Amino acid sequence: MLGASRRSVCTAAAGSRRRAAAGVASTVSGDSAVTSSPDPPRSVVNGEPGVPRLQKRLLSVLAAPKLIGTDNVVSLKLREGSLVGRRYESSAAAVDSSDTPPAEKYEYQAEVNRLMDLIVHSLYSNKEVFLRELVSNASDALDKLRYLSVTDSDLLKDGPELDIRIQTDKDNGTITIIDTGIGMTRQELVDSLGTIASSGTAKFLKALKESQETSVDSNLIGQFGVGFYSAFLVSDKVVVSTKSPKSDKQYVWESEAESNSYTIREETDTEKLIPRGTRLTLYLKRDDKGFAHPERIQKLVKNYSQFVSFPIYTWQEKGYTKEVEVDDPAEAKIEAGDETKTEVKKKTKTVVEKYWDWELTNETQPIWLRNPREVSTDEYNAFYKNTFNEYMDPLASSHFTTEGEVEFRSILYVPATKKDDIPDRKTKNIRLYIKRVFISDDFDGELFPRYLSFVKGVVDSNDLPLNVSREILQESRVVRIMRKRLVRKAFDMILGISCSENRDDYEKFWENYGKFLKLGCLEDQENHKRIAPLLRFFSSQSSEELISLDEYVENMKPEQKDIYYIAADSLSSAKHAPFLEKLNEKEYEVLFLIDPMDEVSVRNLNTYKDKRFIDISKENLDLGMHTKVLLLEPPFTAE
Ligand SMILES: Nc1ncnc2c1ncn2[C@@H]1O[C@H](COP(=O)(O)OP(=O)(O)OP(=O)(O)O)[C@@H](O)[C@H]1O
Repeated sequence: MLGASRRSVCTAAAGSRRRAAAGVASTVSGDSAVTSSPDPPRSVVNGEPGVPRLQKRLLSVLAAPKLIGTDNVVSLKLREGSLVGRRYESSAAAVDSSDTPPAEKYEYQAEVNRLMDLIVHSLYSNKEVFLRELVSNASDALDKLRYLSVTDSDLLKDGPELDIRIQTDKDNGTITIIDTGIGMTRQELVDSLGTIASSGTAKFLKALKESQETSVDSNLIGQFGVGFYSAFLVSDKVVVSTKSPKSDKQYVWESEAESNSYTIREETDTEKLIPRGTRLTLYLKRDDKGFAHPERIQKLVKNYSQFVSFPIYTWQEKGYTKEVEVDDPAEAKIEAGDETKTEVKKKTKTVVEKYWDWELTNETQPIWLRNPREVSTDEYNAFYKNTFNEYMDPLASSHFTTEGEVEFRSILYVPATKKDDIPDRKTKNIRLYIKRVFISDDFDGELFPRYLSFVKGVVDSNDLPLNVSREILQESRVVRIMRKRLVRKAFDMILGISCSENRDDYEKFWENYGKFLKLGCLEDQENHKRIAPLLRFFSSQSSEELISLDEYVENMKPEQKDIYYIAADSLSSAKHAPFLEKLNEKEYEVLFLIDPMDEVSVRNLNTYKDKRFIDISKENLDLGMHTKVLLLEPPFTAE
């Protein structure tokens, strides 16, 4: 087993430092971007906590909505091409003489039912992830609004604040999460909270089956685009009251954990109207009421949602000190000139006055704008897990700024989780921000080549227009430069893993993403120089441990000119290849290409460090000078 004793040949690119399971600032220049985190909107006015207007409005709507009875089946409605659920209408409403519009009852899509059943009955560990999922939905809704408001400032006219507020009521066992985001129309409620757009559940079920753990981790839930339903991990009932700027009306969606239906009605109680956004109320299960403690929620926000780029306020009990009078009359001195007047000297004591108020609970400056020297590995990892719904720490990360022709900041990650297939579509791995505004995660194909689609990250640029479209991206010179730099940084990061003292790290990487790099040999000639050192193969002298091409070259005999390989369908057939003997005699190492993509890759590379790849099974095998001469002579020429 020669590989184990080989000296690792590693030439890390300048400016790139390795961070195994950690974040490293690979290049840092000019920490010029400055952001200001908003102060909590509260102020103490005249000894009383002052509450701004919008906040007052939000506070006034925290009460639970009333339930309206629903039973009568009316009709089955289909939205264009997709089943959106059965619609029922309220018989109670039909006889109700009040002005309250009827609540309509809908059946969940079958997939949602299966998912709900699973959530309610099978997921017990790590239930606290529900908060992360719901806050992440609130943040997405704010992102959407902020993005749209760039071209339509009217969208903000009902309230400029973009924030998330979480209030707990431990007496009643409720948690309320309010965002001032894009909200949902009635149809969007049906589409979003009654159906699952992708095959989220199927994938989720598959992952559960594959999970070896006896107690299934709820953490899995966020990865399958079904985060909203995690509310039912801890709730008997969930009420979503939401107002989209597209609609004049506010709607209330309501469902119970054990039910296979939900209702939607219009919000008519003026006390409960919100200007814009979504208010989600969780009625906690008996055993989960502990989540309704303000300190617990604060801790969860700090743990899981620290890097949400909108302010998250939690409702906390506070205290301030004030002087109050005490009943302890003491004769004061009689003032000169007024013999008759006595004055009671007022005694005071300091007391703590308690009140409740919103407290900013997260860090609102985006992590990528911070100075990398001040960001800890744990923070990079937490940001990664929060942002990309990952549950394992990344294998490596790189935080960098580029300046000059094009300026942007980025943090890239190499995940530690396995990816099965090379995707043929966009993978939403790169989140593009322009001037801190989240634009889209649908542009990664423009920013990264397909074969690097496993790399995840955020990119924030000041040099692109906020109304950027795919067409603009495709045409843009700025994007071409960004892409080039991002790709280079991604390779530096991967090279960093390959240089790790712990060989296991790269073995893991190779097992997960080796085939992606092989695809790179076919698709990206320009980067052959970067890809080739990252490839790994078994060989005639190392059939148990993979070797790099650098290791091969180092092990070449002085007179050896080429890199030899044999393509076979397994290690054992490679080992027994008839052509091998001759090379073994000369102690020339032969690469075993046992993956169908191996041979295509090396053929595309053609050479490595000026050495040709030679297939030893081909006729006229040239084993260097000596053989060449012999080949010219009749007994050795090909027949
Ligand atoms: N607070 C909210 N404001 C506006 N829309 C929301 C809100 N919460 C959920 N939604 C809508 O409900 C949909 C379903 O949410 P869900 O969390 O199940 O999946 P997702 O957000 O699409 O995927 P993921 O959870 O992986 O981000 C969202 O795509 C969004 O359209």
